[in-house]
Amino acid sequence: MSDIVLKVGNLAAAYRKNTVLENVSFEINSGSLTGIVGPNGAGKSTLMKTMLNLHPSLQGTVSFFHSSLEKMKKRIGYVPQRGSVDWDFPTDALDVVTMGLYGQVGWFKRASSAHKRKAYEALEKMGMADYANRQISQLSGGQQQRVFLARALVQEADLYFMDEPLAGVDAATERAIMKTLQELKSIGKTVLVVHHDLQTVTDYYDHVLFLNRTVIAHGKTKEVFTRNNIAKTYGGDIRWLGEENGYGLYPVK
Ligand SMILES: Nc1ncnc2c1ncn2[C@@H]1O[C@H](COP(=O)(O)OP(=O)(O)OP(=O)(O)O)[C@@H](O)[C@H]1O
Repeated sequence: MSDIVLKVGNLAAAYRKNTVLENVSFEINSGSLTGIVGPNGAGKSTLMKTMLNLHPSLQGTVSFFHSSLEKMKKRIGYVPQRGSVDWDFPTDALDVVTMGLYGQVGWFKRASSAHKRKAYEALEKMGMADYANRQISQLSGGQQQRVFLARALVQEADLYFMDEPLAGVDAATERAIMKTLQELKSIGKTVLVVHHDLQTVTDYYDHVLFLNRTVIAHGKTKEVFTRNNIAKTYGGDIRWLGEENGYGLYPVK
């Protein structure tokens, strides 16, 4: 039986007086790969940040591995939205990945050559070895995303939070990223991903969490990825495209 690695209870969050999440409750089992979907402004990024205490909660509880974030921090990896990062920070790709090892290296200690090697291998895995010494500001968006993934990989966390890792990447990078996430899952890691493209949900994720201010539906993809739940989450019209188009469901913009 799989174990619960993340438990969220009645979580609420706001920006000033504007409540954007309320009564959010769900549990995530180990070894699952979950897509978090919902329309723009549904609170997906805020949910990730609030769970990780990067944004304050108004109320509610979040436990990691039946314990607290504080105690379990080293087992948790977070890949923020690319747009939320200061890419002008003067550092190269290898350093960014090496920073992912600071849980092991310890702040202020110099990374050993073994650590550098590990970081380099992660870059290699993401097809970015040739860019190891390139300033991060001089990488394309997709390349920056790959560097971030490499950083998450060296961290060897057990639970990963990834905020739109596929945003603005080309098809090859999307495949590389999804392959990496599948590999993480296959070795028992748990991964939560904010995802936008409804057409690929059934291919990519074994679980899906529909979010719009609160949890609309959550469970195994084959059980909850239904036309009804999509309509409830996205509102308005949805269009039936036929079985040949992925799951055949698509919200009309
Ligand atoms: N820093 C902020 N200050 C004020 N309001 C914010 C801030 N960040 C987000 N919001 C608001 O909170 C709500 C949820 O935003 P959030 O970014 O979590 O949504 P999302 O589901 O990740 O959206 P998207 O799919 O567009 O990335 C939105 O209404 C947004 O305008």
